[in-house]
Amino acid sequence: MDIGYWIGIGVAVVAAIAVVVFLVMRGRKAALPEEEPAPPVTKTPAETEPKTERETKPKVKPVVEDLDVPEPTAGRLVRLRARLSKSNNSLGRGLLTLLSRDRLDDDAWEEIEETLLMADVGLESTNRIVERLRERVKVLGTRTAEELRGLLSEELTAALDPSFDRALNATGDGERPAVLLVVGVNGAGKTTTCGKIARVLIADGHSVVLGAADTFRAAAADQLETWGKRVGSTVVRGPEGGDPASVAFDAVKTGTEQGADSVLVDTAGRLQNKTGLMDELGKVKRVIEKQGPVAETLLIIDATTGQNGLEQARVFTEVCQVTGVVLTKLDGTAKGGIVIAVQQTLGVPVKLIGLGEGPDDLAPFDVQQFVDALLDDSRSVGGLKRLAGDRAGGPAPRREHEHGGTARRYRAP
Ligand SMILES: Nc1nc2c(ncn2[C@@H]2O[C@H](COP(=O)(O)OP(=O)(O)OP(=O)(O)O)[C@@H](O)[C@H]2O)c(=O)[nH]1
Repeated sequence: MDIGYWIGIGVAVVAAIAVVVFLVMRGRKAALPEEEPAPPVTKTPAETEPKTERETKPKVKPVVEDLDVPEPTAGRLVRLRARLSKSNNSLGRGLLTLLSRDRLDDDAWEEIEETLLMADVGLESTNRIVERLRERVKVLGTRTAEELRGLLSEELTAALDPSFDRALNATGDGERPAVLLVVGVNGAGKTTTCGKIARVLIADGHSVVLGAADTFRAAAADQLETWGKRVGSTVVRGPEGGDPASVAFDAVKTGTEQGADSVLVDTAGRLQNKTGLMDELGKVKRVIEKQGPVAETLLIIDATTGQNGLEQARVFTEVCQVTGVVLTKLDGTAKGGIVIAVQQTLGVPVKLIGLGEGPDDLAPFDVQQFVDALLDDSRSVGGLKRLAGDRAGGPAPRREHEHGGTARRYRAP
């Protein structure tokens, strides 16, 4: 036989073996279970369950989707306005009713003065408001309801000094974050306000680091951590009873490293007459300043403490240069006049007001909206109309506000 015959036989045998091996391998592969993808480093509960069940269950949301979305800050005071007018309507109603008396004699003016004092406006501002109102009412002669409202609105607005810069200095210079130091007496609402401010800043698109320099009350750091978690802010805390200045320093350092826009430093409540505690506050501020200036020192004042709170506040302004006041719990007092007294006594603008315990119950303070809320109680307008309508020669126009903005329009009923 020739060599070609044997080569042909060899090729046929190799081809047959190759076909057999291929078929065997394919059969084995088909018998193996389907290959599972590599498990993730951290498992979510859904991934630990059998595949069929997993497929029917909704996927676990990533943590970032669980974060709160704080309410936009624009129009907040408008939203909270009902609360403000409700808590303050006795002042607005009282003043408007008194002013609309037939005869504004000395007794009537005394009552107006008392109403202002009772609403915590403070002696100096009360005297000024009454003096100016008296003069202007005299010059005016006959008074229509709307004229009286206008006069009162102008005087209250002037007493609140609209020229103050109330913008929060809360965003850094691009290199360093803005540091906001939050101070005040016990229970004024510092920790709550820190959390609320963080939400305000985040709502406006900024990133925030929180520093729990209240090492005195362990619950305060936990409280701040809860606020931080809800909006995704880093919270820097230290050991209980540790040095608050060192926590503040670390918070600013972390904020700088993370490229945050703002660092909010919560401090322990302290009484103004405790020298050691007040010195400690000075130290916190000095230690922060090793890394850069403090952009804002916010003094938290509980509006319900009235004139007492003012005395305490004055000492804080001496220890650390307070740049703005946050007046909390305005929803719980009928004495809205405290805003006037705070600014008059401390010479510092009220920048924010707290109007409830809810996370977004903090609003930028706006003079005109505040005065409007004070005087815009329908009952007071109604009362005024009844009292002064005839003399005024017609009903008073009704004032309306558009929701969600500051635009106002007036229309006759
Ligand atoms: N109604 C109302 N309650 C408020 C407001 N702000 C704070 N609070 C409440 O006031 C209480 C005290 O608030 P905190 O934030 O713990 O006060 P703090 O100043 O940090 O307290 P200390 O650390 O003990 O000095 C809490 O029950 C808050 O919910 C507000 O604007 N309105």
